[in-house]
Amino acid sequence: MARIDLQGLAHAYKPNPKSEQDFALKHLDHVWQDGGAYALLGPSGCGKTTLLNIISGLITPTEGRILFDGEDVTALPTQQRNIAQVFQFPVIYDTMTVYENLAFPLKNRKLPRAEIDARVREIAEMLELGDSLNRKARGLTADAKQKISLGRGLVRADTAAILFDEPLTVIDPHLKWLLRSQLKHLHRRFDFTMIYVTHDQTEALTFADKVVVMYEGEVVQVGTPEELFERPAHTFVGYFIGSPGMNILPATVEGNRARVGNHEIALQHSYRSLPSGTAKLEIGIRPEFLRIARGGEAGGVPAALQSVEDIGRYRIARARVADREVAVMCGEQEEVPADGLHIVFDPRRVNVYADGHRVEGEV
Ligand SMILES: Nc1ncnc2c1ncn2[C@@H]1O[C@H](COP(=O)(O)OP(=O)(O)OP(=O)(O)O)[C@@H](O)[C@H]1O
Repeated sequence: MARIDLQGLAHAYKPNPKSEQDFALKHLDHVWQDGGAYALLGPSGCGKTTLLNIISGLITPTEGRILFDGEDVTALPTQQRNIAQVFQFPVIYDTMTVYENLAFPLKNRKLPRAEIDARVREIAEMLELGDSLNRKARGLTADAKQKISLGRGLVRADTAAILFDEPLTVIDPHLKWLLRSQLKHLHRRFDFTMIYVTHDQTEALTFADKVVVMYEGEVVQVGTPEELFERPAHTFVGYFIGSPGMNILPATVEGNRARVGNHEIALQHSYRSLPSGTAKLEIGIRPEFLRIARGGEAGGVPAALQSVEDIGRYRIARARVADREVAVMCGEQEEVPADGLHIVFDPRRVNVYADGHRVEGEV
């Protein structure tokens, strides 16, 4: 498997791009570490497939270079990149048996028959396809077919990386979880470099060690699931990850205080120098880090209760603060007063965002 470097990469579908807005994939530098399990997460149209196709060689980028283990592959076609791909719909030969499907990439490379046999059986065992080796692929279920697609990538020893493009879309919900944990297990055992495209946060967070979040053609954060939750680098990450997503409120900031409408909210750090030319300033805090003030407790922000939803182990109170809806996570037994509600913001958990991007405070 390989380390993949993206250097100054950008892609525009329209000719002669002039401004950053003309790029479907905005300028990007990133390293996919050898053996890393990455998810590429973002909404429809944010540029995930464009980036994946650049890595696989289906698209030549408008700008920048791609290196596999230090070697420039930008001009190489897909066949010469040793990339395995698993798409939404399984790509297999229906008239061949499972064995023949798995052996195909190795036969093409003219490997000795005994080597092919050993490798096919090893991969089939790993994917729990050992009992179906002599069956025609045609009659198999969608998940078994998708396992064959994956197996065809794994069977080759020279695979640089495995790219998955929403591979579980056609799989039954109860089998999705099973396949996903099998993938994770395979990754731990063999250390493949895996890049997994999805718009589903659960899929991304359970599969990946590192999640690359894209929004409007831009990579807005690369981080572990914990980092994305704890410290969203962009308001989009805060909104997209978590359920409900992060509360985002328009604010002004002076020193270590934020002002939302007429209310003052304490911040952990001071923000004396915000990026120049900032058009939009916001604060963000996750519903998990807000709480309802107890009777008589000082320091809460007054809010108007809208609703309380029971979602099993906890409840979500929705309330208006300065004309904006805010979600607060509360315990099952916790009292949520309909009148005189005050919400307490944990200063350590309030993030400040300038034009969507998180600003680091001065310690
Ligand atoms: N062949 C093309 N020609 C012109 N524009 C394109 C082409 N392919 C994609 N785009 C545009 O580039 C942007 C990124 O598209 P892309 O398919 O990479 O996004 P995505 O995140 O993979 O979306 P989805 O999850 O829907 O597949 C979109 O605005 C899309 O309309």
